[in-house]
Amino acid sequence: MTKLSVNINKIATIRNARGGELPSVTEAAVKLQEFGAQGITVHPRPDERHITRKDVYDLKPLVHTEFNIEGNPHRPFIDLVLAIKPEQVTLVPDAEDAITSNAGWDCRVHKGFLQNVIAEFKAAGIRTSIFLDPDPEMVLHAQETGADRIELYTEAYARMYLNDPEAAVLPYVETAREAERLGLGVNAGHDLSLENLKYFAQNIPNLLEVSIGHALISEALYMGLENTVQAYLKRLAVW
Ligand SMILES: CC(=O)[C@@H](O)[C@H](O)COP(=O)(O)O
Ligand SMILES: NCC(=O)COP(=O)(O)O
Repeated sequence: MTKLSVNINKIATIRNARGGELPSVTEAAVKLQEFGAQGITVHPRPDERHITRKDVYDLKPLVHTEFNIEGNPHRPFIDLVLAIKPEQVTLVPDAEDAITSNAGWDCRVHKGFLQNVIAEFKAAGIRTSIFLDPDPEMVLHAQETGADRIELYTEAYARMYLNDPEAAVLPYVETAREAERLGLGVNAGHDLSLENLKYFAQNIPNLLEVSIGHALISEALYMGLENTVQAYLKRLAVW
């Protein structure tokens, strides 16, 4: 079964447009879990453009499914995650000025750094996942960091899916197979949507979790959060 973790960054984006608490990030997390979400993902960025550090503390007691915190592991992020102790931390090499995450790790170049950071999280009992481009050759280096899982960065898949779904998914299938061979779990995320999710889930072996935010929250503007979560869960029930 592939778990659906809903990324609620965009709820915070709308809230922050006016200050105040509307819409409420915590209420959204509670409702999403009631509606069937099997996890909540947040990506607190250093500029707090959406999710704030306070949000992460406020969410901790309310997330009874799986709490996944994503981010670039600079010291303040590491300390935040160690204080919260979520079920999973996903390490993403995003630049502070990037509009969104735009690349996976080069685990060959950053192996020593990742090994140290991952060892800290592991000592605290937090599962670790690292954001990776679909490149089977990078998987061995990812495994050598000590990570438990990889998260496949699916932006390229989402972009190519409409024109050529088979070609779009192929590098992801190969990367997931290599991860399976090396004993790493496989998550995926970025630009997954109601339109492209089912084909991805059908083709990726042992896909453990998808984290979806931008499209899901956008679709919920038309369909409502409950219908939208249910529609995503149906797309994941592919076997
Ligand atoms: C790690 C990742 O892929 C991202 O999708 C991310 O969590 C989204 O971040 P923004 O909501 O800031 O674009
Ligand atoms: N890890 C990916 C994620 O959490 C959501 O990405 P997106 O659906 O907002 O592109």
